[in-house]
Amino acid sequence: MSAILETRGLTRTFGAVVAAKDLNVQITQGEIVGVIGSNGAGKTTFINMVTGYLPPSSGDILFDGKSVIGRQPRDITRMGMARSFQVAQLFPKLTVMENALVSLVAAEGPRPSFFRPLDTPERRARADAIFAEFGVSRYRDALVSTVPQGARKLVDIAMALVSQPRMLLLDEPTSGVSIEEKFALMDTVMSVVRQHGVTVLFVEHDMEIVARYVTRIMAFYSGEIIADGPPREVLADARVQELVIGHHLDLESLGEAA
Ligand SMILES: Nc1ncnc2c1ncn2[C@@H]1O[C@H](COP(=O)(O)OP(=O)(O)OP(=O)(O)O)[C@@H](O)[C@H]1O
Repeated sequence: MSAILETRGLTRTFGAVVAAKDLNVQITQGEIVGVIGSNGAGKTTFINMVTGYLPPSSGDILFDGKSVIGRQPRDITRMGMARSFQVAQLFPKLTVMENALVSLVAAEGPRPSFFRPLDTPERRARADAIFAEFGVSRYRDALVSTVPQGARKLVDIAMALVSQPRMLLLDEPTSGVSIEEKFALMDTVMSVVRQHGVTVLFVEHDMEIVARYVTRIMAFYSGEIIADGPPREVLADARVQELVIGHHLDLESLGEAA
């Protein structure tokens, strides 16, 4: 199967620091990939390059076979790659529905006008369908700033999916979520993305979440990927335990890996 995302020799330096070193990655449609690594390992640099926020020093990035080098983040979004990061830029003084309409128009292309209004029954229906899948319909007319913390995460991720991207990048989806709520949140998110066949790449520090929900782990250390494969294999790797996790990991205590 051909890769939905591929990087070839992807490299980024900041002065003497090599934040990404010759990264050659292939991700296939439908994979759920966890990106792990200690602070400064290069996870954000990788995600920023892939989504167009940071130009690489060298190398190529292909999304669906097309190079995204030199494209603006919004163009890459329109190609079908959504990022949860963008939802941090939601308008707090607009309602959840209004934000969804803006997200949809932004993903579609040219700005709305008198002849091309933002608020259409088709867009509302699309937004309502995704709110229902995430169980957040009751917040559709609430201002984003008033949505309770737990539901806000779901609203954020629903918003990234409203434009029906083929790939979704999430930055620590469970950060700030209570231990009691984190599995319920991930169960909902993963059930929706699987139903839509969306490929997911997410940065996560919580090994319980990684072990339970991903089909593949890429472990970063010092700008390189030191292990890449099925969760159990990568988490059992001695270098990963030493350099990424920082201690011996009892795999049994993490529960069933995907
Ligand atoms: N804008 C920048 N200017 C200079 N150095 C940078 C910049 N961005 C990242 N770096 C350096 O590149 C390396 C990789 O950083 P990056 O933020 O990608 O790591 P990370 O794995 O995302 O870490 P964290 O988990 O702390 O977010 C680090 O040494 C960092 O200091």
